[in-house]
Amino acid sequence: MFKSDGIEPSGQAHFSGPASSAAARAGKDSDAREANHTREAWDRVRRRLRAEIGEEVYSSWFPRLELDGVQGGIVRLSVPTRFLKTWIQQHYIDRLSALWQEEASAARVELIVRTAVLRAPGTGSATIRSVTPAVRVVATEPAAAVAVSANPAEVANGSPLDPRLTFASYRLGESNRLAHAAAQKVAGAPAGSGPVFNPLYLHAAVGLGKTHLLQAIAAAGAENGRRVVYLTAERFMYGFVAALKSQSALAFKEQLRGIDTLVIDDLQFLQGKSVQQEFCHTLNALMDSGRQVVIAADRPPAELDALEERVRSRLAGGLVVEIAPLDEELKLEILAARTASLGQQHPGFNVPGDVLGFIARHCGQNGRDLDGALNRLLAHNQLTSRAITLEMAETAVRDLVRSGEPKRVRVDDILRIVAKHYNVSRADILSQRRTANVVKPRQIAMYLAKTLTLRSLPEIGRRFGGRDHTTVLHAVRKIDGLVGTDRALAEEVETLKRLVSDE
Ligand SMILES: Nc1ncnc2c1ncn2[C@@H]1O[C@H](COP(=O)(O)OP(=O)(O)OP(=O)(O)O)[C@@H](O)[C@H]1O
Repeated sequence: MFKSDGIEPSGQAHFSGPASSAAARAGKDSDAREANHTREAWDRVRRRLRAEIGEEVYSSWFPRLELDGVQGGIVRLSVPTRFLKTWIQQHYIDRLSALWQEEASAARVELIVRTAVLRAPGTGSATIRSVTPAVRVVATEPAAAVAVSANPAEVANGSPLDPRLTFASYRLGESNRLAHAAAQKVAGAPAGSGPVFNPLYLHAAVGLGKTHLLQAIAAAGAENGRRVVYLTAERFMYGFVAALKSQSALAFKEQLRGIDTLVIDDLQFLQGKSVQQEFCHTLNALMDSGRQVVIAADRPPAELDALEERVRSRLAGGLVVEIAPLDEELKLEILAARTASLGQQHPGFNVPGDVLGFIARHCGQNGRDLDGALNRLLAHNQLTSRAITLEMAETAVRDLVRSGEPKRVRVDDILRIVAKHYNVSRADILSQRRTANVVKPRQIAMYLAKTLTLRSLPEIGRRFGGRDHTTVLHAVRKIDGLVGTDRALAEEVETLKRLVSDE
């Protein structure tokens, strides 16, 4: 449990030089300890949430939820889009608040959007800072590169670009070579020339560099004299809805259609029938008139279930390229480049090769995890003035190592813990007996096996005395439903989850 504030809130992080007195040193140590407590609590909250809602739901909504800071018992979490904020606020804020309350006695959880903010280098993965002015998209005529405006028609001017996300800072490996080559080809096409691959559709799991490549295309395309608009799907969505409300939809469409290249990020978030229709018209109008369209999403077109079939097939009709997970070599390249850039902002910051190797091997699978680990090292280095060694790194990124490699839960452990908790035998759970004192633990154990392990329903059925998968499905649905209505049962299940996960 943490009692006092942990990480500093957004924009207020400060790192001074080496402490000149024991008191200052003690203060820094205590800051670092608090920061550690907060991160550990955050790690536990995430693990519990993931275990409760299941991997699939978790990976749809939560990988980009980040801890922004804790102050006065108020936990600030941030997400990159307004859409995600609304969704999490509507569906999960109570659960998040309860988990924070239990794990760290937090009084309240606040959710904010970190759009138009850049990660402040060196402030730890948990801290962000506003950047002014936001870099506006890119158009060849200076008059078109207007400032942010509340006018919905001007949404078509695009979402903010991060000036650091360029081709020059993008590292190449086997996993992204094709995506990078296609992106460069699109960005390098002379102004006014026809499209290269239409649309270019990039997809990859979280944090593998889609946004980086898309923004690089937008920046380089503009430098190359093309009129480029970069939009997140969310901005497209809200822009269109706002334009409809203010009856300037025509202007919005006209603006979008008056460009050479439309770049849309995070397409998986595009929702709503009228928005989809408009997206489809825009896509068709642009492509039919020979404009380039570039799209990124977290899955291939065929798996964008919320989209209509004709939109999916249009998207699949160009070049679809997957960015595969980063291999160790590429992780090392990204880490080295990031360290060098951090070193420029924080003279003296240097990370030995063995530490970079440790991070590449143990601290997660994507670029964001790597950034987080390096920022953590920088924060520890600046707060405690300790040199970065392998030993120091192991402590500083301990929780990231754990979350990078979630512990595997075994069905055997679930059976043993549930049996003990309900005072029945393992054999009872696996038997065909149908008395209430056995049925309940059996169904809960099946539910836990489904939510805490990656085993399929038939596999779970086999492990539970050779039952059919429909029996398992029935049990999972039943407990899932009860957890939503029966508070006492929900608490029991929660306790069991914790016991199993802590095993
Ligand atoms: N090949 C790479 N070279 C350099 N940096 C990279 C590379 N791949 C990822 N990164 C860095 O990793 C971080 C996450 O990347 P990015 O935001 O582009 O991922 P994403 O695929 O768009 O994720 P999401 O699905 O969450 O939007 C960024 O800081 C990015 O610069």
